Amino acid sequence: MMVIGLTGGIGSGKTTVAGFFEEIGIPVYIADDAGRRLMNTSKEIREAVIQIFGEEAYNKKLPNRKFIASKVFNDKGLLSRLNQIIHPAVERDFNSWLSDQTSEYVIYEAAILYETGGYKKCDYSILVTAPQKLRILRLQKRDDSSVEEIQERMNNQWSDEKKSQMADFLINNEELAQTKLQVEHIHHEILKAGKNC
Ligand SMILES: CC(C)(COP(=O)(O)OP(=O)(O)OC[C@H]1O[C@@H](n2cnc3c(N)ncnc32)[C@H](O)[C@@H]1O)[C@@H](O)C(=O)NCCC(=O)NCCS
Ligand SMILES: Nc1ncnc2c1ncn2[C@@H]1O[C@H](COP(=O)(O)OP(=O)(O)OP(=O)(O)O)[C@@H](O)[C@H]1O
Repeated sequence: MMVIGLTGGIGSGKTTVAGFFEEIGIPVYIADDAGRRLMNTSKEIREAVIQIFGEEAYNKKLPNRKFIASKVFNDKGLLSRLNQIIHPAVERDFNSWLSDQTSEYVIYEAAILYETGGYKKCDYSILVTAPQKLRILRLQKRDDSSVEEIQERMNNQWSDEKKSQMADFLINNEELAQTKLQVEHIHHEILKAGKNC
């Protein structure tokens, strides 16, 4: 079964795009959601995170995400240590999920796919882009994040220019109806490519 990586910078609209693939009937795995679930449920992850960030990193048994975010997004060394705890656990969880799927392909949505090398395990990858100003406006509307907090996360992600050189498909997500058409086109291209394998 083909695995199609789906990525994009913060606020680009990758979860929105993933929703369009789901509407077509394609199973979608969202790494951000899995990371969140595993941080909430895994004792090993909780212990490892507390070892790095101290007791304040968890409140009872739930992670203090704002506190952890305030530490990692302006310290690349700490972010890398956190990634090293979460990413292998997400990979195991994804492989177990994948073994239950029966469709022609699945979508693996991850915020950082090229940065981690995760794209190498995908048959193809899709990059969702949108102008940076628009992404910031969307995030301000959706979350209570400040421009500085958004910018810090962007600083820990590769630029669209760099990522677009590695992507097999690009989706420009400005106008939703156009985005949906691009998803439908890529879906047909993926099915064609699968038949030629
Ligand atoms: C630091 C944490 C606790 C902050 O949680 P929070 O709820 O504020 O953010 P959330 O996880 O929903 O991510 C929102 C967005 O932040 C950006 N982001 C998250 N993790 C990273 C990262 N490791 N590198 C760069 N950007 C990131 C992405 O654009 C992502 O879509 C959390 O992001 C985290 O544990 N990150 C490290 C693990 C990771 O990479 N998770 C994502 C994929 S598995
Ligand atoms: N084309 C669009 N037009 C208007 N609003 C949009 C569009 N695409 C996404 N949005 C909105 O912008 C916000 C960010 O989109 P979404 O959550 O899909 O992005 P994301 O890349 O998954 O974000 P994150 O990096 O935080 O996980 C959401 O509130 C979403 O509803």
